[in-house]
Amino acid sequence: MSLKLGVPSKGRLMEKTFAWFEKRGVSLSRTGSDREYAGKVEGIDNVQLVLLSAGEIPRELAAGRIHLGVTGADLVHEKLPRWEQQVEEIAPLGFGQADLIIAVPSCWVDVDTLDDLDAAATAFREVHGHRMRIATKYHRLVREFLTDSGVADFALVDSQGATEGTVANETAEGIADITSTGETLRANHLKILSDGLILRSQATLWRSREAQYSAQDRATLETLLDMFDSVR
Ligand SMILES: Nc1ncnc2c1ncn2[C@@H]1O[C@H](COP(=O)(O)OP(=O)(O)OP(=O)(O)O)[C@@H](O)[C@H]1O
Ligand SMILES: O=P(O)(O)OC[C@H]1O[C@H](OP(=O)(O)OP(=O)(O)O)[C@H](O)[C@@H]1O
Repeated sequence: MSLKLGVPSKGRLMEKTFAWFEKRGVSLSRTGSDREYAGKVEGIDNVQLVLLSAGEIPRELAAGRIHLGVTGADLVHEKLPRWEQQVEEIAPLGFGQADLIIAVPSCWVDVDTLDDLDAAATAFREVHGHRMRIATKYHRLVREFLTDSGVADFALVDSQGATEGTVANETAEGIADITSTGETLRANHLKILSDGLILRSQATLWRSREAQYSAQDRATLETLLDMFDSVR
C-alpha cells in the first residue's frame, strides 16, 4: 500500500501544485498521452499520484480513498459539511486565491448591503410573485450565509459555470460565485455587496482523517511533512 496524493488533473491548479511540490523536492508529473490521467512521483518512495477533478477531491478525502489532496478551501467547505472532522488542513499553498461573494446588478443603486438585499428581495416577491433568484454552485455555503445574515426571501438556482451570465440571461437576479481579479463581474455589469464576502479561498493541501494509514504510510507522511517544512 502507498500514500495516495490527489491532485487536480488539469489547468492552473495542476501546474501550480506540481511547481509547489517540485520546490520541496517532490517531482510530480503526468505520464502517457495528454488525455491519459496517469502520473508519477519522484523524490520520495511509496507515494502514488491520483489525478482527479478539483471538485471531487473533497469527497475522495472524506471517503478515505486518498490520504492527501490539493483543492480549494471553497470546495472543501461546500462539499463537506463536517469538514473539520473529516480533513486536516496541512498547508495553504499560496495560489488559487478566490473570494466567494454575493453580487447584484451594478444598476441596482439602492442595493449595496445584505440589509438592502433583504429589503429588495421582499419588494421583488411582492411585485413578481416569486422569490428573487440567486445563481450559484455553492448551495450549502450561500444558503447558510444568507440565512445567518437575515436574508429570507430568496431562491437558489443551480449554475455550474458561466454563473455571471445568468443575470443578463434573466435566469437569476443575483449571483454567488468566486472572483479573483473581478474582471468577469465587471464585464457582466455586476457589483459585490459591501458585506457580501462569504469565504476567502485558496488552494490548500489537506490530509484525510478518515483514511487508513499503515505504519509505512505514517513514516512516508512524516518524511513528506519534513520536506514541506524545509521550504517556507
Ligand atoms: N479565476 C480563478 N482564480 C483563482 N482561483 C480560481 C479561479 N477559478 C476557480 N478557482 C479555484 O480553483 C478551484 C477549482 O475550481 P473549479 O471547480 O472551477 O475547477 P475546474 O477547473 O472547473 O475543475 P473541474 O471541473 O475538473 O472540477 C476552486 O477551488 C476555485 O476556488
Ligand atoms: O474574477 P475573475 O478573475 O474574472 O475570475 C472569476 C471567474 O473565474 C471562475 O470561472 P472559470 O474560469 O473557472 O470558469 P467557470 O465559469 O466555468 O467556473 C469563476 O467561476 C469566475 O467566473
